[in-house]
Amino acid sequence: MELGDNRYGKAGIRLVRVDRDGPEHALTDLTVSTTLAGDLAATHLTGDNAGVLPTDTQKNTVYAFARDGVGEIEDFALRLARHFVDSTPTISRARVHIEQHNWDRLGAHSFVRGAGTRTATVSASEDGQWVVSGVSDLVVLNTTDSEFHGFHKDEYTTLAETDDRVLATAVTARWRHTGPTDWALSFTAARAALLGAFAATHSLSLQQTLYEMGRKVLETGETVAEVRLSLPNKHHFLVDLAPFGLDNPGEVFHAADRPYGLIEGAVVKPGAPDPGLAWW
Ligand SMILES: O=c1[nH]c(=O)c2[nH]c(=O)[nH]c2[nH]1
Repeated sequence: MELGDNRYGKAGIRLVRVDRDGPEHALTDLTVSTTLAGDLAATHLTGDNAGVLPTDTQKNTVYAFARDGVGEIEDFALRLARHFVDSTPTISRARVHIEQHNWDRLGAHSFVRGAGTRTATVSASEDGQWVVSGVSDLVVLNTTDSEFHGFHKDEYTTLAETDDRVLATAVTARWRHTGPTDWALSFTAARAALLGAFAATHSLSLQQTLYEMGRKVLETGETVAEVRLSLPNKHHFLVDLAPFGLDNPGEVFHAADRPYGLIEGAVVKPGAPDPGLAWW
């Protein structure tokens, strides 16, 4: 028997920071997950924990580092990942994943939860560091300009072809950078590109929409080399109102939550450098 690939860390560290400088408070609401890997054979094979930085310590580090301010989540993740690799002799790789829950401002000290979650995943090793920015749970819907027909059919196919349907999805998109950039500006541009492409594409398949969304994100920034998208097809089925003597000209839908199609893919810039540990 041999020990295989292994990693460990603290998942789901909930951190809220209030910045009270100035007349308007600022709110940062994060869920942070840390993952470490390296020379951890001893704890697995004999229970010798001398090389194990406890997950509890990892959690404490996140809160302690937040005392100095969080800033952009990419920078916060870089600080943490670098620290774990540089300060723990057994640890050769660290990944810090951050979800930033979106709060829109209501007033000087009042907020309302907004749409979509900004994400950052930083991987660090002794050789370098890799930054992936992203967004999740960005729910979008087109009431028309979506078709799906001409698909392969076999003896189990019952799906009707359509030249007009509702298209809805909850976007998870992650894009890897080749170097540092203005993270906030870059995120705003990428999010706008995703939303703009979803709205503007006359879709013949969610796959086609996915490619357009990815392509538009790549156009937003020099540093963006690759985009990975995961798009659940949130099906909207036209309800048959004929039993009630009613027609239904595309007005009344059953929004089903499962099962759902899941369309996933990557769009890569030509000549993009090797991803290294970006997706580790
Ligand atoms: O855009 C779509 N892509 C598919 O692959 C698919 N499959 C399906 O049943 N409906 C759809 N819609």
